[in-house]
Amino acid sequence: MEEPLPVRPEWTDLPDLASRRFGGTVMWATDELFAEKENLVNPWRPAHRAETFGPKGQVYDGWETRRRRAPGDDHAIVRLGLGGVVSGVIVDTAFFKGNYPPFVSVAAVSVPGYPSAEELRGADWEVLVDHAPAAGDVENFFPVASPRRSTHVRLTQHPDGGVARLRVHGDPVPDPALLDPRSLDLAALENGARVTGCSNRFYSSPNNLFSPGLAAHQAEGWETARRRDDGNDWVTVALAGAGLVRFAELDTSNLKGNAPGWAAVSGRLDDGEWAPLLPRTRLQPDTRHRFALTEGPEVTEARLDIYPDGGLARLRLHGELTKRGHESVTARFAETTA
Ligand SMILES: NC(=O)NC(NC(N)=O)C(=O)[O-]
Repeated sequence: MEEPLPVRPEWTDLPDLASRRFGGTVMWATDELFAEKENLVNPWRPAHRAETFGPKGQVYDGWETRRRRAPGDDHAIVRLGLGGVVSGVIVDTAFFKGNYPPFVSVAAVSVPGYPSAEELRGADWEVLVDHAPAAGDVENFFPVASPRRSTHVRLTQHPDGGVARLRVHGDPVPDPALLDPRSLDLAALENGARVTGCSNRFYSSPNNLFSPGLAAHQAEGWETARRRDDGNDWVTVALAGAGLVRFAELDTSNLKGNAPGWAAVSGRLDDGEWAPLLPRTRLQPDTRHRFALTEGPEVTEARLDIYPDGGLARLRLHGELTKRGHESVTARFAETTA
């Protein structure tokens, strides 16, 4: 009998706010003698080669502290790449088998501006995961129910050990003071957009479509499995707020043998109907296509259809927030920051 596939909690589909891809960084740790704290936020999966010894011991892909000989615990402070509301954290102890922490805690805080690690150490931390038992060589999933926007998190290993990755999944909440409502990418996660549906996530997450910068290689975009039916693949995204889309960028960079043949973009109106923004258009492989759109209606959500399958590196929908859209962005920040 085949082993059933492990079921991942739904919140793991949300973007990892701590990821280095968004600019997350590990600012400080009590110790990192065996393995560097920076590995905690690497976006790729942890790897391991047994019996690879450096001058300090076995080489691990993660953050590993020495065996404590004094009372206390080890801590690391992470500045999130995107401030947001956290729905769950993964403490991934991949390959840490005899040296994982038996218990972990995660706390979060919201501090405006650019606090130093020293300033953060004295902050008023909200506990998200309290002294929870952790297992070795596995992703430890911890759902979180905090309505507040967080900017930094603190991981504690009780008392010491190694963690390969810390993933902090949630919804980005942008600071409206730092957005220009007259000109922005309405589909960017960092502006508060959110993936609402997707036909196929086989090779990579649709969140990648709406991530900052260019995709360095195929795995940094969204790629679907080969379809063997008559349908087509698609993604829907709730925009940063209600807005007008003026330009679309459909980037097939790095998709050479698997770029879609055609794509279309539509926008959702208040009555729930979909209006075309970009009609079905032929695409070239490995190309940043830019399209100026004809003056369209106010939309709150966008849908990308690709024909028949493949993927895209990025989808950018440049435009402006309407008054209503800007008000909703401002309200969300106020509600989650108060
Ligand atoms: N063999 C080990 O992994 N030992 C330990 N860690 C490293 N990195 O060597 C340890 O005891 O914590």
